[in-house]
Amino acid sequence: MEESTIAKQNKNVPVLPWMRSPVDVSKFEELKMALQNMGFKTLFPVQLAVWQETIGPGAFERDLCINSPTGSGKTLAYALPIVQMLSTRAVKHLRALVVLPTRDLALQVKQVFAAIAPAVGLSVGLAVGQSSIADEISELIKKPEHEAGICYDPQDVLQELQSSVDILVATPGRLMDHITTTKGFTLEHLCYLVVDETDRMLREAYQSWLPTVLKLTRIYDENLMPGVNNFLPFASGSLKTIRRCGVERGFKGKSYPRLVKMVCASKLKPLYLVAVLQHLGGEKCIVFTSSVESTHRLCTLLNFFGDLKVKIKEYSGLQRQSVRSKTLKAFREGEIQVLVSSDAMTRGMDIEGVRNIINYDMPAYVKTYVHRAGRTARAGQTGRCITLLRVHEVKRFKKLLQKADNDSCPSYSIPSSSVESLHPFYLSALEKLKETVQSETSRKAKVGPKFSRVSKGEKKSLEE
Ligand SMILES: Nc1ncnc2c1ncn2[C@@H]1O[C@H](COP(=O)(O)OP(=O)(O)OP(=O)(O)O)[C@@H](O)[C@H]1O
Repeated sequence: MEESTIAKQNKNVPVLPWMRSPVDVSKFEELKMALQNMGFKTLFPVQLAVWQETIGPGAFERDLCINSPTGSGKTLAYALPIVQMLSTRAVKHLRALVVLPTRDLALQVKQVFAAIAPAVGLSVGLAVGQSSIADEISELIKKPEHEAGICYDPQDVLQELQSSVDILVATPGRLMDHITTTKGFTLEHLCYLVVDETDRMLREAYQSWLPTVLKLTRIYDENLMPGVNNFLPFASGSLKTIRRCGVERGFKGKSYPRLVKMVCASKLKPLYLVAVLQHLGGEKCIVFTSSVESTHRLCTLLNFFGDLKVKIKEYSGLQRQSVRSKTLKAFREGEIQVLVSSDAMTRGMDIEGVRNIINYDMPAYVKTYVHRAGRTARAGQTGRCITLLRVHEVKRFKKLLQKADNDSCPSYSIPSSSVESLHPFYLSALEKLKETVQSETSRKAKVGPKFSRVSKGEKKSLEE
């Protein structure tokens, strides 16, 4: 074979090891169309593996713990078998519960279920506190239709309340609200429980939601109530996925294409960041900082730089949900090119086309590094992860990389002329930032201690 042909073929080989053996999904008739509508022609390895353990020979005989690299398709890995199994159900009951730590992640997972479940006649609900509890209840619980004017025993009415959804995606807080107060909300028919982002879910107690759910499902299991879970042979086995935040494997001994470090003087960090952003020429980026306060400060500063030819927005837990959703939509659609965020908000977030991750603040732990880096190069796409380091951080960063099976990574060089030319803009942006911070601080002082989280952070040096 000619060298050029071989080179061409090699170019087509997927970079990531887990993508090298795709599976033809045409045999899964029921969901085939839905998957094709999503533009998916093959299953990813983790999806095939879970399918084998559930619908395939494994036949849901045991609980599952799924651990695979970020961006490898874990959501669909559990969504597909659940939807496939429930597709034969006759009566609508809440049979699958997926719990995630944040509202944004829950919305994302709900979208995946919503893309495939209707194809087999299933409905998906969301309990995340996005709307009022009354609105949520009316979405989740179907009231009996009684003739007007006839009086019924409340107990009968209660028994007639039924779930409007087969699958519920929830955050722990709202789930607990429904468990404790919503009439007609029951877990007695639950067959599948997915604990997504498990390490985080188990580290934080979240009102003891897990013991509560397990206790409630066990009560019904133990009592073997007639009619409960009896439509499927595997009904008592719940499905759990555990996302351990371990190190991405599979790159040992090979160059790691997505890793770039950059060293700069600490006071000039924002300058270097701007130079990098300009260098990336409008490619979609997420810039990670260490806290909501520095997210706010950095984003404000960047926007004072004048015309950077990229739209930069903050994405933070201090913002209202509606603001965050709007920002995320604009980022997905490419109207915003740079999102500045801290870790809590973006974990597990799936946004197509993020080409670059920039660690403005170095991550403290390797797992944080992996989660951040995992926002790019998803589903076999390419991407890079750039870390801005102060000189004294280099040694620690190298150690952190070794924990991720990486011995080295290239330095990213920016011509000094591009950094120097930005200096005057930086000085004037800093001045404007100081004024903004001062006016924000005095405004918040008038409002009261509610905003103490922001003002505390703002006491830090602005140039930091
Ligand atoms: N079979 C498939 N074919 C093509 N693309 C897919 C397939 N399955 C999933 N994807 C895409 O891959 C991306 C990553 O999927 P997903 O968010 O489920 O990854 P993940 O493993 O949960 O990542 P993380 O650990 O970071 O949460 C998504 O954009 C999804 O649409």
